[in-house]
Amino acid sequence: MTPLLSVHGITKRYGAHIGCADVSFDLYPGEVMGIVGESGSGKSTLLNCLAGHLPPDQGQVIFDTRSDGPRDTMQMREPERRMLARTDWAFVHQHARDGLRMGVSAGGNVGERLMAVGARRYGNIRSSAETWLERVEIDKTRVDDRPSTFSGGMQQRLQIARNLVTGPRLVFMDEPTGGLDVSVQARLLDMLRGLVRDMNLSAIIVTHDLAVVRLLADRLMVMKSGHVVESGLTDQVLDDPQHPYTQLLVSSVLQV
Ligand SMILES: Nc1ncnc2c1ncn2[C@@H]1O[C@H](COP(=O)(O)OP(=O)(O)OP(=O)(O)O)[C@@H](O)[C@H]1O
Repeated sequence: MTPLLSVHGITKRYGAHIGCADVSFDLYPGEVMGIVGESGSGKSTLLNCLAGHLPPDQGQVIFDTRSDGPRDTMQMREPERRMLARTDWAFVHQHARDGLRMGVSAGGNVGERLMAVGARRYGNIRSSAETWLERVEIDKTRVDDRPSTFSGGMQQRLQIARNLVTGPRLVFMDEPTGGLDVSVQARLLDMLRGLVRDMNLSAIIVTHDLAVVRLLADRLMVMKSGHVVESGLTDQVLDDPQHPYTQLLVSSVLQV
């Protein structure tokens, strides 16, 4: 099987300081990869390099495109990469405000994504938006309300609807449950797990919360000071960590 995403030797420096160093992995269709590590370990730098938000100094990010097969996304022209970001890719930010348009209604937030990929009929766009609101457990009577009138959990679910309505194949998530109350996190995680499974999504999830990867990720990479120190199947890594840093990470959670 061809990997959906093939990452080779991604390195990003900030001056003399290492953001992330020589990261490589393959991600297959329907697979979820978790990236964990303490603050400053390089998770966001790596995610932003993979998603094309930050140019790496070295390395390749090869994506298996629908039309032309595997392509190096760094070599793509900007319009091509923008199209990819609108169609096959999605990016869920930690703060819903960074991923939503706060001055536009909930339905508009979802519908404008459909318009960006060519949908034109108002009736269809509105009914798709309503369907997606219900799918993320937001009452469709809220379709004309602005996200600023929503709770934090609802805003995050709306951001997810906006991202998934176009049927992407790869979703990047940066601390998707960060900053939410524990009970709200649990509900969101449950919903995300259902959507990932139902849509056969591939995803890369950055988090410092091991419970999030335990629930969502098939595989795990542990980062420390910009380097991947351990990787493998999630249960294997968490139940039998080999690297002293992973052992520390796991045990510090167990002590909580
Ligand atoms: N714009 C920048 N300029 C200089 N150094 C940076 C910049 N962004 C990140 N860094 C440094 O690169 C390293 C990796 O940071 P990064 O934000 O990727 O880590 P992280 O694991 O995502 O942390 P957090 O969980 O706090 O977001 C850190 O040492 C950080 O200080």
